[in-house]
Amino acid sequence: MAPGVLVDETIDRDGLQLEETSDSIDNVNVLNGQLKKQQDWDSTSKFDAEKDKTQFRQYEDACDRVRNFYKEQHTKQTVAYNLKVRNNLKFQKREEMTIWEAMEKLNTLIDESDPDTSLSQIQHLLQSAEAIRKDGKPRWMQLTGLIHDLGKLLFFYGSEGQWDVVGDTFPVGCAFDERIIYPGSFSDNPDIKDPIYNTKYGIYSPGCGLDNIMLSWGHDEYLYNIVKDQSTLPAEALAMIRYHSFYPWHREGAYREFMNEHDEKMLEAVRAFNPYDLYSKSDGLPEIEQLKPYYLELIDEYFPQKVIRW
Ligand SMILES: O[C@H]1[C@H](O)[C@@H](O)[C@H](O)[C@@H](O)[C@H]1O
Ligand SMILES: [Fe+2]
Ligand SMILES: [Fe+2]
Repeated sequence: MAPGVLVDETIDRDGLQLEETSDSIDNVNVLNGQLKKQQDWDSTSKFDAEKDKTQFRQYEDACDRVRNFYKEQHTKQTVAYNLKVRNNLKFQKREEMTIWEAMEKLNTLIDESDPDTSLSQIQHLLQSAEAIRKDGKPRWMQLTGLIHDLGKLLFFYGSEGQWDVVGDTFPVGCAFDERIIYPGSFSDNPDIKDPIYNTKYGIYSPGCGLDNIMLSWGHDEYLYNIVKDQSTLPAEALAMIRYHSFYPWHREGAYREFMNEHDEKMLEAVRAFNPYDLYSKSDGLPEIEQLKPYYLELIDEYFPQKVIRW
């Protein structure tokens, strides 16, 4: 099903929202008695009408840079590595910077895993945010677009390369699903020889909730933790950040057996966000200086303390 057309069980036959479904600003309208057809982050996006979506994420035709990236990532993302990196982070000295400074710092990184853009990160972030804004989506979602890849700063904070920063994510500690891109490239990952990690549920149990699954370490998980602790963004925004690279789940339908009720709701949000991340890569180049005042104000709205610990 295309993003934005997910069936919402809380919408009745006339398309009116029946009950509160999230703690986002959408519910303010519902509570004020102003019934509306859909949550304002979850209606169709401008990209739904465009036909050239098949040009994106063509990994079979991708260059060696992308293939080599995934071979390395799929070999090195093990349970042991994931435990180690999460533990190390607790003892790391954190740099302090505003969101905008972080965007500028990140600008020197060109993502090796991405077959669809060679633009700088600040341009990608502004393209995503602008596409969300132009579609009339809520302010918190525009900000989510603006910051969603800032976790790539991890590259400057003790990463071992790009393989533990960028690229799609997948769970470790259970069998690698065939719906992950280049599924054959896990052949040298030691976890495939582990008698527990290499089973369907591995160290997890069905319905345990994605919160309890260890996703391969990278920019999503890193930024999620920062934004959760240091912003007032709603749960949907946190999910959009945390799971935006989890394509095997939000696009391919894998790992659904681990979901709980909360994850069902979050999946809708992540899917609503995805087109703005992926398809805005073909939009025109944003005018950085011209857009800056608008976004500085938006950042202040949800990051009250301004200076962020990275
Ligand atoms: O190459 C891209 C890029 O690294 C994105 O930031 C990430 O979110 C995607 O999942 C990945 O495929
Ligand atoms: Fe990303
Ligand atoms: Fe992105």
